[in-house]
Amino acid sequence: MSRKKGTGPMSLTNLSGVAEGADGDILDAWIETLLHFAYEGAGVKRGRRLKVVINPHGGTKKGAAVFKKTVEPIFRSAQCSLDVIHTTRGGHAYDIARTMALDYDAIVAVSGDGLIHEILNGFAHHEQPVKAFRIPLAPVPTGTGNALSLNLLGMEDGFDVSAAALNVVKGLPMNVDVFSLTQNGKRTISFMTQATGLLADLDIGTEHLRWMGEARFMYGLLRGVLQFKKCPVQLSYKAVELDKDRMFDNLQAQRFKAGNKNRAVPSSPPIPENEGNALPPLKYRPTDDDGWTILDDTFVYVFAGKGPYVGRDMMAFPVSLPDDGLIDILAQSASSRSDVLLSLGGAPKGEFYWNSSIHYIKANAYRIKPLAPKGSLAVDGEIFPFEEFQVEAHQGLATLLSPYGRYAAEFAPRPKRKATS
Ligand SMILES: Nc1ncnc2c1ncn2[C@@H]1O[C@H](COP(=O)(O)OP(=O)(O)OP(=O)(O)O)[C@@H](O)[C@H]1O
Repeated sequence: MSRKKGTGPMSLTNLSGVAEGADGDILDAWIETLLHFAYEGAGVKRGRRLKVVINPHGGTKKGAAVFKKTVEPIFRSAQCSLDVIHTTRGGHAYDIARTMALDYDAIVAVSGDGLIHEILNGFAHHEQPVKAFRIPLAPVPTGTGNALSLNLLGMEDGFDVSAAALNVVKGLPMNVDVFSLTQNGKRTISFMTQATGLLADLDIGTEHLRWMGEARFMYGLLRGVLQFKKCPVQLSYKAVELDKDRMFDNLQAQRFKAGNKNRAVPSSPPIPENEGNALPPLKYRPTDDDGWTILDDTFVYVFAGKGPYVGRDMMAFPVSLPDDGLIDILAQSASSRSDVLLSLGGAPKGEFYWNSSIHYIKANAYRIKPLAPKGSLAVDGEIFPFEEFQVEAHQGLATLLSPYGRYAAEFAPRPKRKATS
């Protein structure tokens, strides 16, 4: 078992040595002390009980083999007890999560983001939804889209299945907001993104190019910019923050706080909005307009979500925070092709955030009304009908395992303006 030396708080190392002439009891006591520091000393229970859900068909279809070769040996060495299920069809992970016993220390998804979406929706329909959402969820990235893993582990480790396995063994629970999306009276849990316009076409219009892997998204982006189709929607929201510099300062403050937290004393998770056994009720109705703002502009895309990375090529929501109870909304003005191209140039590091043709809003809720019969909508990467919908955030409802207690992405400050002579 080996893994490149990590820069994070966790790395996998095989240590061996000879204890010459040591008494067996003393050795046992030494081992026990070491394990105590490694686990209880870091606030982690030893030998976690894990529900493992593997999608053998995700990404390049290597999930089952990767689990067996790399992930399972790490879990076994850490004396975790495993209850492993391979999904046999779309929707299987939803059913597993909806009916599962709630006495696991974590649920592990050996998959991409699609299975995470299914599991969280399964929890929402569990007979004890709030308790189900308390079970920490941890991804092992074997899908095409592995944004959640990138957000938890960072760019360097986000696609490293050993790092993800270590997070399962030793990560600490981190509360995270999820969203309710309502459309035609139907409520869906979204944990990652809702996309309309160019960014939805990326997911929907490039399905036949799956063989390209991640390059498919860059191809779709360039194609979309060339076509320069407008996104026929009206965007309205219940805004909390509109100032990009203040959002950046708040991100820095929250990261500083998370960095100074003593991992040995995990903070007690915030009380969810709803202590009872039902999902939190919706706060906003589709007819509410008190305190709502309509953004008067024409867009190329409107993109909203949680978590900085939406893929390796795009840090869409650089100032997103796991449990601020807010949704980050990004809307690209249809000002000019060059503006769109310029802003996408800085997408991997989130630099487009500072571009003035990008609206960036933190809100409690938002609403999209189509202004034309045809268009695209993708929710957590899945195709949805292009019809009116509304989204609101539920603060800290779900739980993830995290090595850092915050998102791992690094986002740079506003670039200094070049002096003009
Ligand atoms: N055994 C199966 N056969 C076919 N599809 C499945 C199976 N198990 C799960 N699925 C479906 O596979 C989809 C993709 O899952 P996953 O999260 O692993 O990867 P992804 O990155 O989201 O997508 P993909 O890798 O397929 O592009 C899910 O929507 C799920 O419904």
